[in-house]
Formats: sequence, C-alpha cells, structure tokens
Amino acid sequence: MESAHGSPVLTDPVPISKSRLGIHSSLLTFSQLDQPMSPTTSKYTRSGSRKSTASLDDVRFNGWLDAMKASSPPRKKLLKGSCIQVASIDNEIEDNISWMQLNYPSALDCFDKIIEHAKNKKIAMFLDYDGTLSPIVDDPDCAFMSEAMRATVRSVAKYFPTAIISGRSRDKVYDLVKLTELYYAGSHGMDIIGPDSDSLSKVHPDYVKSTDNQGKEITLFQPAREFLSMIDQVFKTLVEITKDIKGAKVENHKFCVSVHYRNVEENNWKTIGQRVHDVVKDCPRLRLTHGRKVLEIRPVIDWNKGKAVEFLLESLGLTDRDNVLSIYIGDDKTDEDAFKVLRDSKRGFGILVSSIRKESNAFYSLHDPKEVMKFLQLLVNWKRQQGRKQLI
Ligand SMILES: O=P(O)(O)OC[C@H]1O[C@H](O[C@H]2O[C@H](CO)[C@@H](O)[C@H](O)[C@H]2O)[C@H](O)[C@@H](O)[C@@H]1O
Repeated sequence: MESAHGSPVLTDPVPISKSRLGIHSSLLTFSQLDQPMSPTTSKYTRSGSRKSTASLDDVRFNGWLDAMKASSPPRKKLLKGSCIQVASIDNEIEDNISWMQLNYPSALDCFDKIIEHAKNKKIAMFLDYDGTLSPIVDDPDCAFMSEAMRATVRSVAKYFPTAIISGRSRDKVYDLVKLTELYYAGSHGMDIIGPDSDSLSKVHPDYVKSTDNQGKEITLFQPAREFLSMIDQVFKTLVEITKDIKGAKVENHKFCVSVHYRNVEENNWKTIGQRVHDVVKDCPRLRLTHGRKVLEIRPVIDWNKGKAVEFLLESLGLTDRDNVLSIYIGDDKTDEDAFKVLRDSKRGFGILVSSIRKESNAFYSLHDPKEVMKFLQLLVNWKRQQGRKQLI
C-alpha cells in the first residue's frame, strides 16, 4: 500500500505560472488571472454592488457557471400541458440509465460477481453519507437517513469493519448516523476518528490520542489542524458576504466550509459563485472544489477521501490486498479520489450512486440510496449464510 506518511501539507501546490494570485491548480477554470486582486469583502454586503468584469473573465466564469448548473441531477418537473417535454425528459433519463449500465453495471445485478471476488477475504466497507445513505434534500440540516438504512448500516458494521467518510464535519455526520460501531472521517477525510495504531502514531505527527464526550479513549487524525482558525475566519467572511443572497447557506465543517446554492434563485448563482471565488482567490492556502449544488472551501493539503481510505485501512491492519476487499460507495466528485485509490491499488472497487450519466473511477453503480440499502442488505445476508454454512 502506498502510505501517506509525513506531513500532508503541500508546500508548493501551484504551478509557478499560475501562482501569482495564489490560486491552486484545481481552481484554474475558476481563476481570473487577468483580473486585479479582489476588493475587500465589505463591498459584497449589498446585492448587485459588484460590476461584472472583462469579457474574457466572463467566458471563464460562464464555464464555471455551467459546472454549477450541472452539479446535481435536475428534478423531473411535471409541467401542465407539456407532454412532449415530459416524454423527452423520460427518454433522456432512460438514455442515462442505459449508458450507466453499460459503463458501470449495477452492483445489484453483479452481486454474485462481487462476492466471488470477496471469497475468503475480509470486506472493508466505506460509505459516503449525503446522496448515499440519505437522499439529497433541499435543506442540508434535514438530510436524515431512514431507520431502515440505519439498521442496515448497523448490520453491515457487525460483519465488516465499516467507516463513514463525509464532507460534513465529523460531529455533524455522527449526529446524523448515530452509530457507535463505525469509524468516522469528517471534513472530506481531514478529521478521522479511528482505532489505535502504533505504526501510524510513529509516522503521523497529526495522530493523537484523545477522549470522546463519554470519556472513551480514541485516536484522532487531523492533518489540517493548523488551518482551524483560517477556516473559521473564512466561514465568518462567507456568512457575511452571502447574507443578502436569499437561499444561500454556509456550513462550517471545522476543516472545510460549504456554501450551498441549491436554494438560491438561478439568476443569483453567478453572484454567489463570484463572491466565494473572490474570497478564495485571496487565500493561497485554500482551494475551492465543487459538490452537488455546493461550493467547498478546503485547505491546500495533499489529503482527500482516498487518503482517508488508505489511512483507515492501514490503521485497521487491512492492507493485505490478498486477504481484504475494500468497497467504497459514494455519489459525489469527492468520492472519486477514493474510487481511484481502490482502482489503482487493485484493492477493491468503488460503487457510484447516480441516476444520471457520470464519468467515474468506480466499477459499479447504484441508482439511489434505496438501491444502496438493498446492496448492503444482500451483503449482510450473504455473510450470514456464509456463517451458517461454516456451522454445518
Ligand atoms: O461527503 P458527503 O457526505 O456526501 O457530503 C457532501 C456534502 O453533503 C451535503 O450537501 C449535499 O447534501 C445536501 C442534503 O441532501 C444538499 O442540500 C446539498 O445540495 C448537497 O450538496 C452537506 O451539506 C455538505 O456540507 C457536504 O459537503
């Protein structure tokens, strides 16, 4: 296994030619290299106070705006008297489904094949939260998982080491999942609570022993610890500069910040995107990424959900690919890092949760959280049967 030893803080993350405004390479489509440095945040407190910039910037910005628009599947709207439109949406959905089935076959249909790979191996299960265990909803505070899903995940954890890896803060995702038998990685893997590991504690300076609210001994890995106050400051700034945009919501996830635009009128997306972009532009140690109708601000460190999977496998002593099969289920761009790690290291595979056509590093797909639950139940039933067979 390729270990992520040493400090994950990137010292020189930006190609020289692109770095003069301190913009990380992941921001290139967002960057406005020919633009003067951004003004102070106070000028954003009134709506529409900022004039649009030069046309070249508009072109770049429009590309980015397209990405904002495309960042979550459109809802199927039934418009009165528009049967043709509904039929064409239906066709598009069917096309998407067949394309997905061809490129990323259903993990339900391929279940037998999957367990064939798992034969005589221990399965390690990694689960994303939003869009995987809970359906995508308008209000991030109401993204609850069903009791049935909770019971299913509890059963999964009974048979397989199981971790949740989420973009949310670790506390928030724990509050939603409420299962003590799992491992949790919040802030896109930048805040991991896991088992004790002597080998890891020697090589990772950010690996510390601590106690939880109940006084239980735990070990924490927080590679972006030094960014805590910066993230908090940026969170406050983002709250301030978006407060006049109806529907905007900013979440503090401790080591990263989310700016939601799902409930913002589409004609204000450009404004919100531009403001967030301008804030990040002034912080060379932060970068902007994109989720489902959400902009995410994170530290520029060489750490992501993929690294978190590697870290957890190592701390769980599950690095032997001949004896361990890892499965990661997720729906978002940030899950791609984990899919890729498993694909490249041939240690397992990703399952993409998507009802629309998406390029992915996953091997299989599931349509939605309901199918995720079915898949997890099949896995649990299979494991139970295995146990019974061994008893006979
Ligand atoms: O890594 P995840 O567990 O998938 O978290 C990613 C983001 O999920 C949440 O936002 C998404 O779900 C919301 C609730 O369904 C939805 O309203 C929003 O549009 C989605 O982007 C969470 O609120 C974000 O902070 C996470 O980064």
